[in-house]
Amino acid sequence: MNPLQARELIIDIPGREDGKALNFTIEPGQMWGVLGPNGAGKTTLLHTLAGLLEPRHGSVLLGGSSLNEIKRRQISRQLGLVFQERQDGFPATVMETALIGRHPWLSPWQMESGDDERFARQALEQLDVAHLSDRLVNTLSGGERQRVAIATVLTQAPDTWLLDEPTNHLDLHHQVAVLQLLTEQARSGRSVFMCLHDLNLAARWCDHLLLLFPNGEACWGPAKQMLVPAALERLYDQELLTVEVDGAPLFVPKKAQ
Ligand SMILES: Nc1ncnc2c1ncn2[C@@H]1O[C@H](COP(=O)(O)OP(=O)(O)OP(=O)(O)O)[C@@H](O)[C@H]1O
Repeated sequence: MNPLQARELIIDIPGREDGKALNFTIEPGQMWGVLGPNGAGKTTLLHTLAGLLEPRHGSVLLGGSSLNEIKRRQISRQLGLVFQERQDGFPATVMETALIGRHPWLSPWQMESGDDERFARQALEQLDVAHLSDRLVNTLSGGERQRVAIATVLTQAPDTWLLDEPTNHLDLHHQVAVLQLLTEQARSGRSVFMCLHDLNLAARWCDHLLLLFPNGEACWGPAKQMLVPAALERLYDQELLTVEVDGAPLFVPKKAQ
């Protein structure tokens, strides 16, 4: 697998100081969480890592080569992106949407084969949306749509998953199911890099964390080293109580008196 790397990377947020250059490698088997308040730049970072936005400085490398030097088709076989917001502009069924994940693997005019359909069906089953295969995506609930988006990337089978708030719209059972699925992806030698708003889900599931501050400051490393209450309080500008449950820290916001 070709690991994704940020090298001296400054993401381009209009009007913001450069802040700290990002230098990290998302190694096979790792599960990263990106934490930060609204507007800190999490989505901008994810889109920059996917090659959809140009960095202000530095570069994003895939297997040691800059993304700019790699054909989009090659990139799409290696990187999968689950967006935070989706525009379902034209009517497509759930199955048609999941099959889009096979496009990087087909030649331009090649039709999907039975194997592709099997692959898509398995992904829809894993995300518990196979029963919706014939429904139009724009008729689904927010959580169902989110699971179809994740199934589409599962169908794509990238080495590196980039996800923007993958637990958005999901009920507790499906949040856990999705994080479990991503854990299995990482255990099988792929890598996961996701923005999360839920600090406790990140503390429980991620082995690496990147904290992104609104002024461009950042720190990253193994989750245990990053889960320092004082740093998290500064990150969110919110006082926290820390308790330990099941051998892991649990952070609870302090109520104003
Ligand atoms: N095209 C643009 N023009 C001007 N400012 C922009 C543009 N795109 C993003 N921004 C700003 O860049 C900052 C970072 O946005 P981004 O969506 O990356 O934040 P985020 O950390 O993902 O936030 P959230 O938690 O709310 O999803 C925000 O202040 C946003 O308003």
